[in-house]
Amino acid sequence: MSGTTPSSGTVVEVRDLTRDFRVRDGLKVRRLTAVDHMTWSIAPGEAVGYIGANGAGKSTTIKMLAGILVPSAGEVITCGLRPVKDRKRLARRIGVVFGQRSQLWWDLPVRESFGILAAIHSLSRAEERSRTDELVGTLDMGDYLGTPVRQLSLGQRMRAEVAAALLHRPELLVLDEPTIGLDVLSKQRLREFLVRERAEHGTTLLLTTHDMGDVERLCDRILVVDHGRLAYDGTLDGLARTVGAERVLIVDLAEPHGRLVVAGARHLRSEGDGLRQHLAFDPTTTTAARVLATVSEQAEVLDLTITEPDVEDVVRRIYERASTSSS
Ligand SMILES: Nc1ncnc2c1ncn2[C@@H]1O[C@H](COP(=O)(O)OP(=O)(O)OP(=O)(O)O)[C@@H](O)[C@H]1O
Repeated sequence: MSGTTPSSGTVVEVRDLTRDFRVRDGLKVRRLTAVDHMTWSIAPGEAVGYIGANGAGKSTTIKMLAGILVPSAGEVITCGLRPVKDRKRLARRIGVVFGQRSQLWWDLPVRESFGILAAIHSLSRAEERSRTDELVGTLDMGDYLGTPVRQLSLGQRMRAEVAAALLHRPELLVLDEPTIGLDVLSKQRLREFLVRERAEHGTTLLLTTHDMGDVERLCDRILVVDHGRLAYDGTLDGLARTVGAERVLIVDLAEPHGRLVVAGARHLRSEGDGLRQHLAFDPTTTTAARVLATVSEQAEVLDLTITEPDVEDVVRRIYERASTSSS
């Protein structure tokens, strides 16, 4: 296969993808490498979280794979197409939602924006009607279809944005910070919808987010980007293992008890005369059941809770690791 032929079986393929910007630094102009020789690919049907600290290079990558920005070096193939060269054809195959930027017509009712987008995508009347009805139903937008976009709440607008991006049934949906600023209920609604959309239509998802709830609920794979480079590619569990994240077993005991000593676990703290004790353990070397069995030999356990590694903490650790190894 030649170096420019897209591999079959990928929806997005980036190879040595690089993007530089010229930025002013006082009186000088310097080169900033926002995306630095990145190589990865996404298979059909995957749901990938693209995460990283502010300024890591996420939006720049997304813009290149959507054809909005030209790479400085390397290449990107999206849905088998060259995004900048084939931008029009690509627009029929992907849907893009930028949380901060609208693709809807501000002064028009939502319904009319959908009508215009359906015309742009050359949907037939029947296709437009059936897909609009489906999206309006599942996203619960019936009450505000006649409302101008500028009068919508942020939660309502985001649902309309996602519907607009999905009207033409794209095979890839790219979401840049889809839940930013949304309240808990709106986030939950949107996530449930995306899970369903993916299950029913096999849509591939790629999303950038700072909200680890999005990653936990939506993504089966995560790519961590740090200073324009790929710092991790794998599952969330795998990431927790990579950085040695611990689980915590919290036990409520029948009687006050001194500090529990359990092989393979670390006593974190005791509360209420030792009635409640917190024990941290590494899930790759022992199990909650084993830790509990040892506790039960020492005291009567009334209740227990196991906490998963905190995702924010796991991601913070991978950034720290990446910055130590690059310094
Ligand atoms: N048009 C531009 N001109 C100059 N520098 C830019 C431009 N766009 C992005 N950058 C710089 O490139 C780097 C990566 O930016 P990018 O927006 O891709 O990061 P990000 O990971 O999406 O960040 P955030 O989470 O804050 O949105 C940053 O240092 C940013 O300042």
